[in-house]
Amino acid sequence: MDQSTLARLEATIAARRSADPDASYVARLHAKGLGKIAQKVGEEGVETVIAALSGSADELVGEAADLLFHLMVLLGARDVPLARVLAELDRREGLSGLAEKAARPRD
Ligand SMILES: N=c1c2ncn([C@@H]3O[C@H](COP(=O)(O)OP(=O)(O)OP(=O)(O)O)[C@@H](O)[C@H]3O)c2ncn1[C@@H]1O[C@H](COP(=O)(O)O)[C@@H](O)[C@H]1O
Repeated sequence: MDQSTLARLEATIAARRSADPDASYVARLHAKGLGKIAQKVGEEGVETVIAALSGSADELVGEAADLLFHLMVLLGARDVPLARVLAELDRREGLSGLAEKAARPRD
């Protein structure tokens, strides 16, 4: 998975929001509301933690994929583009670079 995988998934999730709930899991989640979507993110987070602590690497991969997917559904439900999250990570990367620079002894 790279950034384009997440961008494709974001587009698919947006397209499936208004699909038939009988045919689409994303539409089914939306029909149940924001509370249910948020709850799923929490559940998948817990399952990811359990897999990290006591599961195989394959189990951790599966749970991490479930978590990322449900987080993407949650962001979409709040109309927050993935690009905003990526931009925040970029910003923090820049901040950490500045902190490293500031901590470096002057010569
Ligand atoms: N990546 C995923 C994905 N990951 C996990 N899941 C679904 O997430 C659900 C999680 O299972 P759970 O047992 O936790 O949940 P559940 O029992 O179905 O629901 P609850 O009882 O908790 O309400 C399963 O039904 C999985 O199929 C996903 N469903 C869809 N996608 C992507 O979303 C796209 C659109 O999917 P549809 O909306 O179904 O067309 C697909 O093409 C995929 O790319």
